Amino acid sequence: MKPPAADRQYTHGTVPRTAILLLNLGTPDAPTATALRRYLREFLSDPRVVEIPRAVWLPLLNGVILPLRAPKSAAKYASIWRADGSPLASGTAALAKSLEARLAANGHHVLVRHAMRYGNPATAAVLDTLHAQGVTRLLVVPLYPQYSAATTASSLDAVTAWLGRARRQPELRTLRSFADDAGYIGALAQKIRAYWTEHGEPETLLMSFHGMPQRTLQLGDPYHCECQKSARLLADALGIGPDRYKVTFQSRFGKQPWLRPYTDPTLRALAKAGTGRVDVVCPGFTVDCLETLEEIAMEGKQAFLSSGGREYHYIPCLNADAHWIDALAGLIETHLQGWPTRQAADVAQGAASRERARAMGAENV
Ligand SMILES: C=CC1=C(C)c2cc3[nH]c(cc4nc(cc5[nH]c(cc1n2)c(C)c5CCC(=O)O)C(CCC(=O)O)=C4C)c(C)c3C=C
Ligand SMILES: [Fe+2]
Ligand SMILES: [Fe+2]
Repeated sequence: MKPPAADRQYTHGTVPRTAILLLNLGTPDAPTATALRRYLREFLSDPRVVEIPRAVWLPLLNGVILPLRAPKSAAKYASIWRADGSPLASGTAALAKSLEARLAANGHHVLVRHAMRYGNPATAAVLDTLHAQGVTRLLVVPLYPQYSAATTASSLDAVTAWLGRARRQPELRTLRSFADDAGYIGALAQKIRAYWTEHGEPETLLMSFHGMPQRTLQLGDPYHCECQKSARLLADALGIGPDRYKVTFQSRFGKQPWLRPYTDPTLRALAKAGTGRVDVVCPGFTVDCLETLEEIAMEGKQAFLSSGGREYHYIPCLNADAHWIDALAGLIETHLQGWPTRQAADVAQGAASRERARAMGAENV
């Protein structure tokens, strides 16, 4: 495997830099069948995502799933595509920018970048750039509040695959999940309360999380448990009892049973049982994307209203909300402890190191 190009550009005494790398799932480059084929091939070939023996799965994926799914998914993406591209891509970029500004305001001299597990900007390419910029300390922050092997572990696989090629590896820290973090729960509660102040309250709040195959729960994945915990803490923070909220799982893929209850039939059942208004929030997504803007805000609405429901509200994700940026900065600052990220310390350390090297007669400083 090829080492990163910057491995050959070592300069003695380079100021050591710290970077925070936000990782998200990834999205196609365009809402077209060709772009979808490329994106879905990379995504659905990941054995962390589809845990079926390769010899069975890959011919099925390439021969049946991609030709059928790519054009259908492209049409869905086209319905949410914006002037600046995919909402997941622009939203994740905006989050990184706001976070860098917040951490700088808090006195930290750090780079904040984002990368995607599938598609662009690719994790390896962003790590190459950070390496070339002299980053020697790396905090990896997968943007999934609840841990799952399909998302969190797979994102780290991409980072460790890059590390496996590097000669000069950075010091590495990771944030595993933040399902029960008070700042994350508080930011969600604040967002929902503000929404209700403006639009009134629903009879039922539906908390819809991305689904996972039921089998992954039996295999030991903590995802289901972390979703239930986030939901319970969020309900507590909102002061609503079990009669006012429901937890469901969306985006089922394939024929296997997934985590239950499913979002779509629950919305239909609520409407048929006489619930007039339902609000839906997706606490498992930090940035709005196809799964929230199309599947929940559009398809979910259609399911509820066509089954007799009166009013349907989708409450957007945290995206780059100020309360969330503060909370995420706080989480990150906890994980940065012990690293000299305060500007003066880091620059001074670099300068002192260069001085020592010069005194020892080192060239190339
Ligand atoms: C076996 C298939 C899938 C598993 C397991 C899975 C888990 C999973 N996914 C997310 C977050 C997102 N998924 C998104 C899109 C998406 N997911 C799947 C399949 C599985 N996901 C597919 C095929 C797609 C693509 C769209 C489609 O064709 O339906 C997205 C949105 C990306 C975007 O571009 O907007 C996100 C985000 C989580 C959190 C998760 C497990 C916990
Ligand atoms: Fe997904
Ligand atoms: Fe979906």
